[in-house]
Amino acid sequence: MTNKNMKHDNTLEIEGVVGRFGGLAAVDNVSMCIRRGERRAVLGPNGAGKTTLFNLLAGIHPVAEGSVFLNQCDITKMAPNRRVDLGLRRTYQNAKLFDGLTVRENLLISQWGATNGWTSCLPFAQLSQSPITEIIENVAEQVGLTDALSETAGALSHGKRRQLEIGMALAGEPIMLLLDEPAAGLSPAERVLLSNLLGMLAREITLIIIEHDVDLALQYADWVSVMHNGKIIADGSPSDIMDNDHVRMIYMGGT
Ligand SMILES: Nc1ncnc2c1ncn2[C@@H]1O[C@H](COP(=O)(O)OP(=O)(O)OP(=O)(O)O)[C@@H](O)[C@H]1O
Repeated sequence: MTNKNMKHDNTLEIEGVVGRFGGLAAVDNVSMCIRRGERRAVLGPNGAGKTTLFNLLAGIHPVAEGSVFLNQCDITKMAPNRRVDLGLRRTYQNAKLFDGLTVRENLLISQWGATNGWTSCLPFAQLSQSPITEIIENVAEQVGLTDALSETAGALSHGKRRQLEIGMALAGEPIMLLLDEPAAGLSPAERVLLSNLLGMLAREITLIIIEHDVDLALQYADWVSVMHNGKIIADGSPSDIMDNDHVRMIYMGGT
């Protein structure tokens, strides 16, 4: 696919992408078009290739075949930090936080990195003394952590750690967020909070969310892609996916 073929409302175009581990095609000829502002859920059983797909999109794992365009820019071979500069952020199955620092400091570092480049150093005095910026105040409110700004990240509950990780991604003012199982390990109450939080994110931010919890994914997704053995085996609206026999079979343990 050439840039000329890009549809203007697509933030991300993935064309025939393959990601390998030796002889295993963990992501096997995957194509997707994600519209600006879309909430796309990526479902699939363990080992389907979902996290590998995110690693290909974030530049953490090399694309063996195919192309990826972000806002019409070919990012297929681009370094991860340059993708961040273009507004792409991802979260991980296990939240990656600075556990010894406060919530405020974690958000500040993230904002600093996005504004000044990830290879620049944030002076320690600036980290501990700088006033709360408007962005950090807004982000903390968005992710429900205003009252926890002075708490140490390492002491937060699992749910709040998830909220902080999403906050850190938001502090860099992303255009696209890749969220890897944000609801994993959350209590039912924390899930509701997270679901509300995702529902309230600005529509300018495009979301791709890996989810195991089909019900949760179907609540907020505009469109759902289901992966199995590295391939997209179903793609459709939440109701299409709920009615798809192949998807049901996979989730009931079939092949
Ligand atoms: N570092 C690695 N080295 C070799 N094989 C890997 C590696 N990471 C993943 N794989 C394999 O690639 C395939 C896809 O794994 P991946 O983690 O992308 O799946 P997933 O859908 O994210 O699964 P889960 O829901 O369990 O996280 C699996 O067969 C897995 O064993």
